[in-house]
Amino acid sequence: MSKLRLAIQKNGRLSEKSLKLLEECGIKISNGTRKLKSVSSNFPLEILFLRDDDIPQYVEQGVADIGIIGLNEVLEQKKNIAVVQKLGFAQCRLSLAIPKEETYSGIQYFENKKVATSYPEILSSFFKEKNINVQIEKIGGSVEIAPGIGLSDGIFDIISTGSTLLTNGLKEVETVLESEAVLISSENLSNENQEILKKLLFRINAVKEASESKYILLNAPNENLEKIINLLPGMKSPTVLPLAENGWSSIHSVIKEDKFWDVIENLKKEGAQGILVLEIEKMIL
Ligand SMILES: Nc1ncnc2c1ncn2[C@@H]1O[C@H](COP(=O)(O)OP(=O)(O)OP(=O)(O)O)[C@@H](O)[C@H]1O
Ligand SMILES: O=P(O)(O)OC[C@H]1O[C@H](OP(=O)(O)OP(=O)(O)O)[C@H](O)[C@@H]1O
Ligand SMILES: [Mg+2]
Repeated sequence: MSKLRLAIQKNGRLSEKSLKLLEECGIKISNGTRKLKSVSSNFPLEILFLRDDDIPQYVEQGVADIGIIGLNEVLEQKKNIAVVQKLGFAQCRLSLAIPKEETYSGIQYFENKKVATSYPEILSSFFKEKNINVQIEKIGGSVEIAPGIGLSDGIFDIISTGSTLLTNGLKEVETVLESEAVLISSENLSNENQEILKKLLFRINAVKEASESKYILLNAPNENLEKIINLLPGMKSPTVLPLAENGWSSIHSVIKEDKFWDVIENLKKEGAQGILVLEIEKMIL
């Protein structure tokens, strides 16, 4: 039977979360510490542990069928591969930053300036589109140090919390790209492997949906039931059960994580009590 080959980062910011995603999908792998290849015992998947920068190339060549990698790397490398699914982790942005004491007047600031980056392709496309002439200095890492040592006027790099910028006396002035981990795929998958990928995507979506939602239980006075139900659309519609105490009902529903605090406030305004919020492990829509 055919096995789908998945390439994930061996060591780095994507490694742990990629393995966790597989685990949440119920896919067991024996991950020997120094092994570069592993096979799942309960899903037709083989895992290759590689350097993340090499993954797009291996997927393009068909050495791996699919891979997990930052969108930033996919866009930088411009390989012939398909992005099949955003994975909701390793969120970061690629931004331009300059020394904090500089006055930033707008994108024209960069005209004839030198910018250091590990992402020259993304950056040159950006400036080309804006019709701005910039000298790009490609460096492999520790980009934030470049202005301080006289290598460049500004930088273009990954930002998440902003603490690396802060410690290096820089300020973010333009965001060019929002990135997160994505699942990429070869454009030439066999029919059998396409079927396995579909099964994997089904599981990934169930895990993703669940992580973006919460299960909520609460007690509501019957006179406000309708208003409270309208605040909780749920998957189909909320479950309503009578409580032992007269005039009260118990409501069960699912809400999106990003709406959570607004909804809770409004529920309380309508007299909801005993609100419980629970994690959901898997969610099939
Ligand atoms: N600070 C961050 N916060 C969130 N995601 C990040 C952050 N830094 C990097 N990433 C994402 O994780 C991916 C892998 O980053 P990681 O630091 O492991 O490797 P790298 O920086 O590409 O390579 P190397 O470690 O060899 O310099 C990046 O391509 C990006 O998508
Ligand atoms: O905004 P922050 O939360 O400070 O994160 C941004 C930093 O994180 C990444 O570096 P990383 O720590 O991965 O080091 P690396 O240079 O070894 O990749 C990135 O290259 C930035 O330097
Ligand atoms: Mg890094």
